[in-house]
Amino acid sequence: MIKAGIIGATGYAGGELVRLLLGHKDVEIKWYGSRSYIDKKYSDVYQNMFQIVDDRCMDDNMEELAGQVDVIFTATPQGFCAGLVTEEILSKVKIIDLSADFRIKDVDIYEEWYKIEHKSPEFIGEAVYGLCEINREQVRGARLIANPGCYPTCSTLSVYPLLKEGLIDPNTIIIDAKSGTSGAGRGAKVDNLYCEVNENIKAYGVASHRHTPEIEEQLGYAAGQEIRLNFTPHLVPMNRGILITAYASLKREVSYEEVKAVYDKYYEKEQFVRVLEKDVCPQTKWVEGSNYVDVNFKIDPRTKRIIMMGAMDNLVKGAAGQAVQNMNLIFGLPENEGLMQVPMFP
Ligand SMILES: NC(=O)C1=CN([C@@H]2O[C@H](COP(=O)(O)OP(=O)(O)OC[C@H]3O[C@@H](n4cnc5c(N)ncnc54)[C@H](OP(=O)(O)O)[C@@H]3O)[C@@H](O)[C@H]2O)C=CC1
Ligand SMILES: CC(=O)N[C@@H](CCC(=O)OP(=O)(O)O)C(=O)O
Repeated sequence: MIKAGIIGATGYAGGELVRLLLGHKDVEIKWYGSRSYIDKKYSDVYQNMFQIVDDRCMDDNMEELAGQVDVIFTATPQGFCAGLVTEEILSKVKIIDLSADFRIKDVDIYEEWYKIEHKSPEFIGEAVYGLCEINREQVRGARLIANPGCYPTCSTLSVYPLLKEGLIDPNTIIIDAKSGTSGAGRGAKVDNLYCEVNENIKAYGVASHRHTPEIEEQLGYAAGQEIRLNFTPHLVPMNRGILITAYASLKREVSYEEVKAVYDKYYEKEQFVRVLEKDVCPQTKWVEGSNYVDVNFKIDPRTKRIIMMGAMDNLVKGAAGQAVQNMNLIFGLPENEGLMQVPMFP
């Protein structure tokens, strides 16, 4: 049995990790970490866990936890993991960090976009960006995983094949994204109140969202050159789900069959990336509660552009599901263990 500790188990991403790990046959959750609910029963924080989880919440002492478990998930605010990780901790335990602390390789870019000082830049080089479909081999040997951001996961997987195959002009990419409100976490914020979100849709972080450099870095690796792109997220009145619509100029004329073959080349063998059939546009409902990312594309010969689309559940493939996928790879388990949830509908 793999012993797991979750720091930030009382947040939305941590809560989803609890749900997934309770259904994982090779994992036992040993530590439900919290800052505000120490000693409270976890099922008092989340009543859906009544008679399922009897444990009480513990503190967020990573050093103590490292001696008791095989893997620590940090589903905590930006800066938390980087502030605590040490060589001694990493010599004892694997860390899968759901925050952005180790996602961006250039510490100056991280500090510029996140407006916080990085407390352990010495581990950035070692951390593996845990986008399993692309970095599978590096994930297997990792001690420290930077679990990708929700928007970057959906955006990168949707655009990656066409950049890698040189079919689109890297400097013409525009990504329009929508997210359900759970993406903003459980903390109380006026912007996320029912009356602010219900029957409403709004852009935010325009030309300044912190996921922009993460997406640029990952797509830059695919293109083999630096990329600058526009990324505009929107908050939509639903609980879960991310939908991205990306636009780019084609470098030359292409057929549907040619582009489809490119997507199939990268994803045919990927269990969690579904390339939809011709003219079918991804929908968040089709992936809700599951680890799937649905992708598709449409060529617009009139504008010589291509529209790439992706949908996934921000809390599953965008956070907890991807974290479990990384854990499975690190511990040599089948990659889909504990991740076979069928999408719920309606
Ligand atoms: N929500 C999402 O869709 C996604 C989230 N993530 C990332 O996962 C992480 C958690 O996000 P999310 O679950 O949404 O956030 P929440 O606000 O819902 O949860 C935050 C968690 O961190 C704990 N916490 C808060 N402040 C501190 C602190 N100063 N030190 C230690 N623990 C603290 C909270 O504990 P308590 O409340 O008990 O005090 C809570 O368990 C973030 O880094 C986020 O960027 C990544 C991908 C998607
Ligand atoms: C709707 C909403 O507010 N979404 C969050 C992103 C989700 C998240 O938690 O960010 P990471 O994926 O980097 O961890 C935001 O825009 O900041």
